Amino acid sequence: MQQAEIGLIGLGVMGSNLALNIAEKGNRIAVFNRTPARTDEFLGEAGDLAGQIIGCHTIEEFVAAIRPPRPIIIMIKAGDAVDQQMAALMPHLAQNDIMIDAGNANFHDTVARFEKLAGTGLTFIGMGVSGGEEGARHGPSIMVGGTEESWKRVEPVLTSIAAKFNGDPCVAWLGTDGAGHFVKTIHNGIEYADMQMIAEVYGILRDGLKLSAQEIGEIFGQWNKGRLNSYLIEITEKVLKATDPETGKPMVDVIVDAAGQKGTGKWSAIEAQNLGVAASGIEAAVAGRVLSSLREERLAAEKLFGLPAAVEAPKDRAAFIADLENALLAAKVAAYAQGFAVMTAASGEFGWSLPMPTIARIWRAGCIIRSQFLDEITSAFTKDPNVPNLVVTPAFASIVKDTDGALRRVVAHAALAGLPIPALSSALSYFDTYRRGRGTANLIQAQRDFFGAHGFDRLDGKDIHHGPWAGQF
Ligand SMILES: NC(=O)C1=CN([C@@H]2O[C@H](COP(=O)(O)OP(=O)(O)OC[C@H]3O[C@@H](n4cnc5c(N)ncnc54)[C@H](OP(=O)(O)O)[C@@H]3O)[C@@H](O)[C@H]2O)C=CC1
Ligand SMILES: O=C(CO)[C@H](O)[C@H](O)COP(=O)(O)O
Repeated sequence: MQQAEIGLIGLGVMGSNLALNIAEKGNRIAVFNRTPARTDEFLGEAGDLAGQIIGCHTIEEFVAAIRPPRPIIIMIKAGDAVDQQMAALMPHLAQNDIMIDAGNANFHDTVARFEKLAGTGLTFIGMGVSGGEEGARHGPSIMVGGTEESWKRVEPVLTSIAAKFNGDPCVAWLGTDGAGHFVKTIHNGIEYADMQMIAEVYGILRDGLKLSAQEIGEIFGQWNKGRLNSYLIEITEKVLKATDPETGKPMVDVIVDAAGQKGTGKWSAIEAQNLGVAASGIEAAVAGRVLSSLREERLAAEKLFGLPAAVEAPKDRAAFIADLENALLAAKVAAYAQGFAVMTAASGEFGWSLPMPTIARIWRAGCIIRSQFLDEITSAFTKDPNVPNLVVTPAFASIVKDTDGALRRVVAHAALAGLPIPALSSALSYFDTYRRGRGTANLIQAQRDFFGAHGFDRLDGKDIHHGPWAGQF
């Protein structure tokens, strides 16, 4: 039997679609899944592509089915499962075979896997894949970390399966060891912020303006034709307009308001904190999901406190809806600026030289946060790859100036109405803090010096670093 050019382990949602995508692009592929029945089921679903796919029930059979040196994609549950799968695979591999972990790994695990494989003759790639089920099947965005030499070996197949933006493939080598998984993590952190901000605007429209899911869906549909044009806004319209076949009610109205999370948002916030970067939008989104999961506590708290008294609805509803659109755009600028700032800091810290214009470029299609906006970010970073913060680039400074008033009005209205907007309000505070030359941390420095003799610098530069509080505590 003719051997495969590539192998893939894990025929879940992502792996099965990625395997079909790889086969469709003319690559012969061997597949293996921990539960063998799934392999048979998958082959049964593969239709015309089944002829390109070798289904294997044992690891030995799987490895033998691939032509050496073997590129093997591992697309399974992240964490210990990947180490177990690699350990099961390794005794059967030969020099120069490449194991490619394509799941949502924590980049620290990826770095550890590289270290573990050093000197074994085996090669490892940590690769972030975004696009969900549909992206995996028809073209994801792919973020690769590893040696440049290993990237060159897999570049043709990855380029063939990646999404294309105006013909430009959304795949790139981003740096050594954990670079690809780090960038995927921050992609997801931004995704969390984007989704949280969309949900907050939905909340204002539902609980503030008392609009139906269908009506809100119409609004998102309109926004998708404008500057907010993006996959997440597009699916928000579709989700809001869907009906529950069980009850005939809007689908969203029967879904429990407790968001799941698998870790990448939290890791983004942790890494931002570790790197000393303010990523308040991502943090607010993670905290929002945590609070959402406390449903019983929230229901009890609503009984205890009640909801804030209703405030007068905005007099000009159309103008307020236009403000919501601009507020979402302004808050999006803050979240993306924060995500890119985290990557800039990580690039220095971990010695990766992460290419910001390339990252923005490969997020323009295929991935969950794909949007028109990312094309604008690509241009901004291409003009100035070393800019410290996206918000000060001419294009984004102009968006902030245009939309800042709308964000302020929306935050003020929601605050008075008691509508929760942790991410939108964090974006406003981020701008207000970032652009105020004289902040208030002078007081914090004085307090720190008062209670702990931590010292401060003076505006006049004098070499005096403590205040006159001796004996006052
Ligand atoms: N779903 C999505 O939108 C995206 C997911 N990802 C990431 O891709 C990876 C796969 O996700 P997804 O396809 O959604 O997950 P699924 O739950 O659909 O599939 C999980 C796969 O992992 C296998 N698996 C689980 N535990 C083990 C183990 N201990 N040893 C070997 N195989 C194991 C399962 O095999 P079995 O059939 O035997 O249970 C199955 O093939 C994850 O890291 C996920 O975070 C990345 C981007 C998008
Ligand atoms: O990587 C993804 C999208 O880009 C996955 O869908 C991931 O599972 C999303 O994260 P979470 O499950 O925590 O919402």
